Parts: sequence; C-alpha cells; structure tokens
Amino acid sequence: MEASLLSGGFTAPCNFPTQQNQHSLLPSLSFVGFPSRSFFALLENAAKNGALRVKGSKKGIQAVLGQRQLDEEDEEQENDSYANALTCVMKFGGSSVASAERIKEIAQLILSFPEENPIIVLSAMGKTTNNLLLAGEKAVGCGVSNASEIKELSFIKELHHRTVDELGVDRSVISEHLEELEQLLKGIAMMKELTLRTRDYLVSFGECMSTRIFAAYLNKIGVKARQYDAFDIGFITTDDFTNADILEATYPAVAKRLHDDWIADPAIPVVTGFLGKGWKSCAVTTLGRGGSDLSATTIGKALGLREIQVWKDVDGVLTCDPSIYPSAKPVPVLTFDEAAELAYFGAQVLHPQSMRPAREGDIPVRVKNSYNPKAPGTLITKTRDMTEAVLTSIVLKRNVTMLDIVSTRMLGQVGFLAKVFSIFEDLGISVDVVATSECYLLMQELDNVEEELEKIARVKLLQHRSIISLIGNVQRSSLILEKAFHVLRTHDINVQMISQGASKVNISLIVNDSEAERCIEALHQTFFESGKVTEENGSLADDLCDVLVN
Ligand SMILES: Nc1ncnc2c1ncn2[C@@H]1O[C@H](COP(=O)(O)OP(=O)(O)O)[C@@H](O)[C@H]1O
Ligand SMILES: N[C@@H](CC(=O)OP(=O)(O)O)C(=O)O
Repeated sequence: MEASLLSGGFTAPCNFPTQQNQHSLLPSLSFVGFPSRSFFALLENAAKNGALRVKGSKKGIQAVLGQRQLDEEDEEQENDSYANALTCVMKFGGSSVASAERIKEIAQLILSFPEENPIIVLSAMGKTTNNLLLAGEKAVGCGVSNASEIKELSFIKELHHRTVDELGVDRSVISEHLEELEQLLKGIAMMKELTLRTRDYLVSFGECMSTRIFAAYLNKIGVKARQYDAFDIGFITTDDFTNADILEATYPAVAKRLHDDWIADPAIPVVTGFLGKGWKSCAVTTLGRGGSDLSATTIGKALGLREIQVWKDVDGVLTCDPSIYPSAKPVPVLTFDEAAELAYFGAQVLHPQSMRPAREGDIPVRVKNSYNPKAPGTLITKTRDMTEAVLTSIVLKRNVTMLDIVSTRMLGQVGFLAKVFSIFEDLGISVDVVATSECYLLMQELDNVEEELEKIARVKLLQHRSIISLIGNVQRSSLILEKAFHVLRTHDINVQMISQGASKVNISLIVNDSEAERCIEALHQTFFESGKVTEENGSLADDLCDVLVN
C-alpha cells in the first residue's frame, strides 16, 4: 500500500504494510504537523492489525490512536515488563559456594525456579575472607621476598584454580585478580602495615573472584549471566572501613543500573556481596563480617522485589545456635524486629543491619538451606501471629564484662547516667545491656573505663559473664519471666541482671559463663520442647515445668 506520511513537516512517501507484508514495515515513523483524517484512519488500521508500533509523546499517540487503544497498549506493556522483571534476590553465603561441586548445585538450584528472574548475591568462597585477612596480617611481618610464599595465599590460589578447572571455566576469569592480590600482599609487606582501608581492599578479592567464577559458569551452561562489582554499581557507603554503612543514594543508583541493564539485555545479575564504595574516599569498603546479607536486602529494597532469599547451611533461623544446642529447631516465622535483635545479640546467622532495608521496603526475607532446599526455612516479615509462639529463639553472647556502678552520692541526680555514657563514648566502648535503679552496664572492651568511672562512682568489674537473650513477644514478659525464672531456679542458676530491650522483642538475662550452656538447655526445653508455650497454654507449660523439676 502506498501512502503519504507527513514527517518533520514535509510529506514523504513510504510503504505501509498490509497483513501479508508485515515485515516490510519501516521500524518507526515520526510525525509532526496535522495529517488528514484519512491518514489517521490509515495509521489506526495498521496499528490495529499489529503491524505498526506507534512511538511518540502520549499526546501525539493519543491524537492518532485515541485513549482506549493507548490504555490497552500501556496495560499490555506493563504486563510484559512484569512477567519479565527481576523478581527476587538469592544470596548465597560462603558455605554455599565453597567448591566447584557446591557451585554446580547452586546453579541447578537457581534453575529449579524457572518462574524467577533472580539477582544473585554471593559471598567469597568458603573460608576465603578469613584466609585473606590472615595473609594480610602475615604480610605485614614477612618481608617482600616471602610474601608470595604466604600459606594462605597458596590456599586461595589453589582453591580458585581448582574450582575454575573443575567447572570447565577459563582461568582467565580470575587470573588478573590473583596476580593483583599477590602484588597487594607484596605492597603490604613493603609498607609493613595493614590499614583498615587496605584490609577492605584485600578482602574484596574474595567476592570479586567468586562472582566472576559463578557468572562464567552460568554462561558456560547456557544461562546468560552478568557479573557486577557492588562498588561499581552504586553501593555508596560511609567511609568506616571494615564496618561501613549503606547510604541512601545507593538505592536509586543500584536500582537504575540493574534495571536498565536488564531491560537493555536481560542476563542474570551476579553481584558481589559485602562490598561498597566509600562516598568520600571512593575506596572499596566492606559492610562488616557477614555483610552479604545486607547487600542482598539493600538490592531487595532498591528494586522493590517480591522476596529476598538468604541461602545458608542450616534449615533457616533456628531456636538457638546449633553449635551451642544441637537440638535447636527451625523457627517458621519471625518479625523483622525479632530477626534484627537476635542478630544484634550475637546469632551469627544474619548480619545485624541486614533487616533494616527489608523492613523499610517491607520485603519479606526467607532464610533457606542450600544443602536442603526442600526445607521450608524461616519467613521474616513485618508482623507475625503473636499468639502462635511467645518466644521464637534464645541467643547466647559469651564472655562479656559486667560493670556494677554504684553512687549513692549521685544516684538520682540529673546527668549521672549521661556522664557514665560519655565516658563510654570517649573510650569507644559499646554497651549491650543496661539496667538502672542501681546501674549495671555490660560491655565488650574495658581498658581505662574503671579508672574513669571511679572518679564519679564506686565500680565493680564482673568478668566472664554471658548474656542470654530471649527473643519473642515481650508484650508477654510476665509469662516469659515466670517460666524462665521457674526453670532457672529449679536448676539452681542464679540470674545476676535482667533487662528488657526497648525494641520490645528481647529480654536479656545475665549469668556466669560457666552456667550459660546449662541455662540455655533448660530454657530451650521449657520453651521449645515441652509443648509450645503460647499465650493460651501458659498453664500447660507450667505443668510441664513442674514435671521437669520433680
Ligand atoms: N539462631 C541461629 N539459627 C541458625 N544458625 C545459627 C544461629 N545462631 C548461629 N548460627 C550459625 O550461623 C551459621 C549460618 O550463618 P553463616 O555462616 O553466616 O552462613 P553463610 O556464610 O552461608 O551466609 C550456621 O551454620 C550456624 O552455625
Ligand atoms: N565473605 C564475607 C561476607 C559474608 O557475608 O560472608 P558469609 O555470607 O559467608 O557469612 C565474610 O566472610 O564475612
């Protein structure tokens, strides 16, 4: 069909397709000016039979196709992009990518969710981060000529070479990084110092290599993947090396980069966990040990994804650290607050800051076991059915020091606690738990604090104490405390301090280190093994406690 198109203010002849001739369509047509009614009809027909895509400003297109057709098209496009959008984050920790065999399993695991378009976040392989840190420390004192011989460097080289070989991936994907790593260790040996900034750069090699290997392997097996270094795609952090915090600017930057690349050329993004870029220094930063969980939740919030999956080597968040109490069981549901609190009080399973982006974006986090994908895992959301379980987990933090501060002279006087806390601040001491009336403080580092505090109060240092945190619905504190004290009294365990966190999900008890494990065992049996303690069945649990006692 021959037609005239008013384009750019002049009339140009062009071929409009008929249904039989759709593929001879000009790829796009633009128009300005005021074509005739019959010209509109012609365009409308071509668009209707699907042969013509009309591009232009909304107003311009409306002029041609009318509002109804435009709405239909918008809706179709929206549906299209929804169906093809990135859907979730899947974060795999060091144990999940510790060897070629594990990497193959993880690739299959990802492929077993064909309905997902995931963003993959990876930690360094196995114990690589620890080995990098040890290598850095040894380099400080070993002399330049010995730096290449550091045992941990050899472990790292051997592990990564073996892995790429077994996966059938070209060694070139990591060779530059391994060479640079060796140079860096020589540099540290030459300078005889390892600053926090250099330490972060050093450990970044772990995630940079694991993600390159994984992306190369996915591509090799025919799954299109693209590797990203977090510090290159907008993970902007504070300049607190070794413990940097994500800044707000990260969210739009990361979302734009991952989304735009996906739209332009869909490929599974494989992103380094744990790493960022300091906003002032522009140097590589790390988010604190276990920080890949935070990288994952940051991406989840940035892109407003449906779910954040954190794949571990356990069946989810457990009622207790399994290395302390092997009969710990998976917790089916947790709130963001409960998960944050248990991480803060020492449960290694999640990074303490990682719940923040998930909570802000209200994106559910699912903790799963990459060794046992069928296990339901733990779902962490904003709220849970609080009648289901009063307690969700018990956390132990060992070897803390308790400070017993007594000042009759100053007690009740305005500013006394402020003075105490300013001493802690000056000395860089972090306080875990506080109970006042008299004033007890627990902390990790001591040094000069006793000396400073003695200027304003009588101070007693009590070392080798443990914090046992009961995480759950602390609105029901009377029920929890009644059970806890009952069982502890019957086991002859003396609680030295008790504190309820402001978060309303945590009650902390302080006991001697030597009694902590016995205490955990007794509490675990009461709350998780003698029939579930719920709001409704408090009295049933009472009876069971008595059975335990007698
Ligand atoms: N309450 C808990 N629930 C589950 N795991 C816990 C808990 N407390 C401590 N852990 C430890 O956390 C480990 C999993 O976390 P992590 O080592 O960071 O996994 P990954 O490196 O795979 O991300 C478990 O192997 C377990 O030993
Ligand atoms: N590799 C870093 C970051 C991390 O998150 O590791 P993992 O997910 O294995 O705990 C570390 O060991 O701290």
